[in-house]
Amino acid sequence: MQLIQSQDQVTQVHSIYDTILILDFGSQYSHLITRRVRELGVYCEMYPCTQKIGELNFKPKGIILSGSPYSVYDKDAPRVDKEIFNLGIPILGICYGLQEIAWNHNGSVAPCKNREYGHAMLSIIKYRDCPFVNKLFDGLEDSIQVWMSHGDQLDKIPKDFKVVGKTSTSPFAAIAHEDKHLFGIQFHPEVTHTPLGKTIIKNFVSNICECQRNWTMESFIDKEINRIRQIVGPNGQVVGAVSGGVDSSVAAKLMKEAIGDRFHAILVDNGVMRLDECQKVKKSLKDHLGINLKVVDASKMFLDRLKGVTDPEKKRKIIGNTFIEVFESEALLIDNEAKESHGKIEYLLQGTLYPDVIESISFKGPSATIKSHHNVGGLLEDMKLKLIEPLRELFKDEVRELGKVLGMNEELIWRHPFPGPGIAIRILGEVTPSQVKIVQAADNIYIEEIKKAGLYRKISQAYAALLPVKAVGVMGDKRTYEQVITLRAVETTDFMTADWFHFPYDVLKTISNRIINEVKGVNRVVYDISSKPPATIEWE
Ligand SMILES: Nc1ncnc2c1ncn2[C@@H]1O[C@H](COP(=O)(O)OP(=O)(O)OP(=O)(O)O)[C@@H](O)[C@H]1O
Ligand SMILES: O=c1[nH]c(=O)c2[nH+]cn([C@@H]3O[C@H](COP(=O)(O)O)[C@@H](O)[C@H]3O)c2[nH]1
Ligand SMILES: NC(=O)CC[C@H](N)C(=O)O
Ligand SMILES: [Mg+2]
Repeated sequence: MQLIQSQDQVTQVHSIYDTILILDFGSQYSHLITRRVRELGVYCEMYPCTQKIGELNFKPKGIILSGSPYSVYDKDAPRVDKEIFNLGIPILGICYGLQEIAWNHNGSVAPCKNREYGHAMLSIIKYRDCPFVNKLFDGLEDSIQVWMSHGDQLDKIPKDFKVVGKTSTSPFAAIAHEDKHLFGIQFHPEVTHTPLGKTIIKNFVSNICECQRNWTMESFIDKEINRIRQIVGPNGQVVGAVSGGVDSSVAAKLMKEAIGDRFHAILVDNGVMRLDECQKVKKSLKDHLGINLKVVDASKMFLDRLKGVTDPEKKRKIIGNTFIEVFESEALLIDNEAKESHGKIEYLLQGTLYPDVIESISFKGPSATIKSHHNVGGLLEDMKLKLIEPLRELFKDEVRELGKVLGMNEELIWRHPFPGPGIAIRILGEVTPSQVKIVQAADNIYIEEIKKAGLYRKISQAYAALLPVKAVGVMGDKRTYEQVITLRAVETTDFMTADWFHFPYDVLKTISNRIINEVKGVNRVVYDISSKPPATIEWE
């Protein structure tokens, strides 16, 4: 996967912060490892396990290998680049990661008699003559509770490794190599069910890899503003894709601090925005951030191109490409009007976040991508503007923290996210102007009632979507045959996993009554009770 990003942007972060590299073998918990390391104030990035080490443009201080749905002895098992073992830096393997380390050092891995899923007690073994192998479990009692999820285990320990932990069923539940600084654990320290997992991860990144714990939002702001100034230069100009969402508002605020009026914020009305969204956002950014937002009405162009399209990935690509076209033509307009002292527009600011990137790539390559976020996988291949994405390495809660430190108001910081492809991915099937109107009206009622009930901050994201089916109903003694609105509301911190929200029934009742009564063309309202995974937050 080629990450589209300016070279300066990539290298700079790593020259400032010590970096832990996480190699993803496809475990459902891989991103949690990233979260845990960041929470400790240590910068880290996750790459597919197939990443060639020679092609990395930074030198990590340590590597963590994730778990995997595969078995190391499978014919098509994902394999790590063996070069990692020659870097001379500490490596921690978790579950499959442990098995992969053993496999690469002539250990033996085989199916266990009983698949182990859930709690286990780990007995920690310490060695007087091997101080380094003891470091992973520094400060812990002799026996700790851990969480297991595996069907294979080590049945022979590789040469020169020490057993540093065992459970009643796993004789080699934790292993370590004194000189090579390799560690493997069969359990998952990244999940909350391993209560002292955080200490283990801290021991690894801090005591073993000796990373500095300086990844804080305060330190990020100054460094980011300097970095933007360096990239853009003294005269360069930047157009910004600003939706009014948390991410792009924070990115815009940083950009404004960095280059002042050489930054041009643009909101594209793509015809699939929320009700009256564009005008509300324009006012709010002016009032709260002092940013002059230009609203470009491209709704006809977007809706024309979406005509007849029902495939979700096609919708996303069309929208992503059209966004870029609009930004490029706006950039030309600004260039033509620019003051002489100003340089040309070379850059486009986007509020891309780390989860957008993670979900648009995959350890198996692009074929296994879950969905192409419009701003990552949906970009034009021959785009002329170079991207600046100051938040590309951050998670949502980190961005909110950043917004707080930048003094942004609560309402902006706590807005529910709204995807770039907007209502187009909330109308299942073809997107038409009349369908857009139905969703806008229903969604507006839904959010109004959520706010009235004082639930807006409790819910991480809520929206209404339109299903591509019709149902029979009866209204005023007449048969109706109309469409179905589905309501979604989820609780989550990082939007990578989510639970559906437990609404009080009376709130649902009011919402349903109002939508059926007030929105023409709808005679049924249903509530979506699917968590992520296995569902996703959006329907498409
Ligand atoms: N209508 C739009 N006009 C201009 N840029 C947009 C629009 N919609 C999305 N973008 C760009 O795409 C990026 C990704 O969209 P995304 O919805 O993930 O972020 P956001 O809108 O900034 O924040 P939030 O996740 O809170 O909605 C935005 O940060 C912004 O740069
Ligand atoms: O700007 C965006 N462009 C996109 O293409 C896109 N797809 C999903 N989302 C948002 O991402 C979060 C996770 O959504 P999913 O569980 O549906 O992947 C949720 O907050 C979604 O609203 C998008 N945001
Ligand atoms: N969670 C994991 O990494 C599992 C690894 C391997 N598939 C096993 O069952 O042991
Ligand atoms: Mg948005």
